[in-house]
Amino acid sequence: MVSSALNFTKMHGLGNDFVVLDGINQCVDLSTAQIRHIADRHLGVGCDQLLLVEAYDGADAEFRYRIFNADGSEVEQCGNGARCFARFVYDQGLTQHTTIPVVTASGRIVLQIQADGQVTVDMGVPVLEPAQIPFISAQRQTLYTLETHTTSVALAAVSMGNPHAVLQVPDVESAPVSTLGAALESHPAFPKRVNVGFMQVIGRDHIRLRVFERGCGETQACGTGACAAVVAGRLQGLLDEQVTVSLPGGDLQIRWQGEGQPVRMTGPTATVFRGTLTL
Ligand SMILES: N[C@H](CCC[C@H](N)C(=O)O)C(=O)O
Repeated sequence: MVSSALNFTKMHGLGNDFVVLDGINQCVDLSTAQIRHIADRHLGVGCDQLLLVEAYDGADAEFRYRIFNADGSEVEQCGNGARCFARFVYDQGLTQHTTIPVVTASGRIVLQIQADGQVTVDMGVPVLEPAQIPFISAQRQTLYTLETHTTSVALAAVSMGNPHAVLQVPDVESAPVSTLGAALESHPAFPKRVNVGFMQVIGRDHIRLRVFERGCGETQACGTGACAAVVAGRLQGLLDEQVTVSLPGGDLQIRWQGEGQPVRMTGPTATVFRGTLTL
């Protein structure tokens, strides 16, 4: 069925912006081309990702949400999107709970709307085995060396449900995010492509981070990228358990107690406007 008119909500998490669609109270059936059109900042609404909220008939969650990058690719996880999902279903009256489990393509996560309006997300246990990231390597290492057409880089590889490469840089402002980020995003060592984080360590409890995201380029913030950067930094002995991650769009609080433990992220959400899409 071709969708004709769809109600949407425009939201963001620290400037990582989303078109959120209620797929429970309206029939949403979008092609990849239609998703790309909606995400286009000149021809459509404009967003980094489109989030589609659906009912889930499992015992341990009442919702699932699907995540599509601006290029139309469907992905496994989105940290800023998870926070906005929680705010959306609560504000829309789709739930009265403030603890909200949700299923995504990478599994079940639990969201907690705090009294101050911030949302805490249990993002699950990071995956470090190369085959599960996926990343092509003979064995797991804390840092890998990867060659591009122009340079050789040291990077960490982490999955938060979605794949991340994390590079340490002396200064995020001068980091080659658009060039090296693009080269690594589609590097053959990452069979499903990869999000590329550029991390500057300020102290054991503070990093600065810029992320060239898979499927949409550099964003103002990346929640799973912030989690992956803290995991990578901690495994290299550079960071403590609780870290403030300063992204261009603002700060996220990330907590990780170490291998086998879940990563917890806390941050804000914003609802900007509501509208009707005509397709
Ligand atoms: N571009 C990501 C999805 C969105 C992640 C990001 N917006 C976040 O907040 O985690 C990927 O292709 O895996």
